[in-house]
Amino acid sequence: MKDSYLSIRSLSVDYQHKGERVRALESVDLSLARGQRGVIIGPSGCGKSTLISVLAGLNAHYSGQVLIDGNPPQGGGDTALILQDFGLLPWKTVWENVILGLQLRKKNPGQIKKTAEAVLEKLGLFSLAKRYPAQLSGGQRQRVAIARALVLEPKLLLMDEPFSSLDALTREEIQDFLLEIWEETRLSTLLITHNIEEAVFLGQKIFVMSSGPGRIQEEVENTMAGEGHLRGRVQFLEMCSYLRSFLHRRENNAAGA
Ligand SMILES: Nc1ncnc2c1ncn2[C@@H]1O[C@H](COP(=O)(O)OP(=O)(O)OP(=O)(O)O)[C@@H](O)[C@H]1O
Repeated sequence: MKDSYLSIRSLSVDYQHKGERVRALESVDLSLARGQRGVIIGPSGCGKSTLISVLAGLNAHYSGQVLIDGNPPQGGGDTALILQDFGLLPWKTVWENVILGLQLRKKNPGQIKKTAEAVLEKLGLFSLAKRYPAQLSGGQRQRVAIARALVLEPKLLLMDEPFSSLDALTREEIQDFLLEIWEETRLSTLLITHNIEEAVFLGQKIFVMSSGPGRIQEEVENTMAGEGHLRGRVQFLEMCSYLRSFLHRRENNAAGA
C-alpha cells in the first residue's frame, strides 16, 4: 500500500449561525499518498473551503482525525495555501511578495536572496521582480502566488479555486505550468475546483463532494491525469462527462429532496 501522506478519517465540522448549528462537513474520509495530486470538486456550499481551512490549520474546531505526515494540521510550516484572489499584497513588488514568508520565518538575508532568485528564475518571473501586482496579468499574478508558496519549500500544497478568475486560455496555461512544477517537485497537492475539465486534467485522485452536509460521495482514481495532449482525447472527455452526470445527479437529488 502507498504511504498515506494526508489522512482524514470521520471529519465533521459544525458552525454556529444565529444560535443554530450548521453542519458543514460530515464523516469525511480522504487520503492522499505522498507526492500525489488530489482534486476536490463539488457544488457551492458543500464544504470545500471548510475542509481546506482545517488542513491549513486555520480551523481547529472539528471532530475526527486529520493527519498530515502523521501530525495534526498546524498551519505554516510544511503546508502552503494558495487562494482564489492570489493573496498578493498590492503595495509590495513581486520580489517583496515572494520573500515575505521567508522574512516572517526569520531566514537570513543571504539565504532569502538565493532561494527567491532560484524560484523566480525557475518560474520565469525574474524579469518581473520589480513590478507591482497591478502591473501583471492574471496568469503572472498566479505564478507569483505559486512562487511565494514554493520558496517556503512546503511538503503539502493546498489550493482553493486558484485559477477561477483567469480566462480559459490562461487557465489552461497555468494548469500546464502547475504540472511542470509538480514533475520537478513531486509536491503532495490538494486542489479545489468547480471546473470539471481542470479536475480531470490535474487530479490523479478526484473526490466528488455533495452538500447538505458536505460529504465525499465518490472517489475516482484518474490514471490519465498529467498525460500529454490529454484535453482532446476521448477518454478525457468521457471522464469529464462521467463526473458531470454524477454532479448533476446529485444536484437533481438535492432539488427533489
Ligand atoms: N462562518 C460560518 N458560519 C456559519 N456557516 C458557515 C460558515 N462558513 C461556512 N458556513 C456554511 O458551511 C457550509 C460549507 O461552506 P464552505 O464555504 O466550506 O463551502 P464551499 O464548498 O467552499 O462553497 P463555495 O464553493 O461556494 O465556495 C455552507 O453551508 C456555508 O453556508
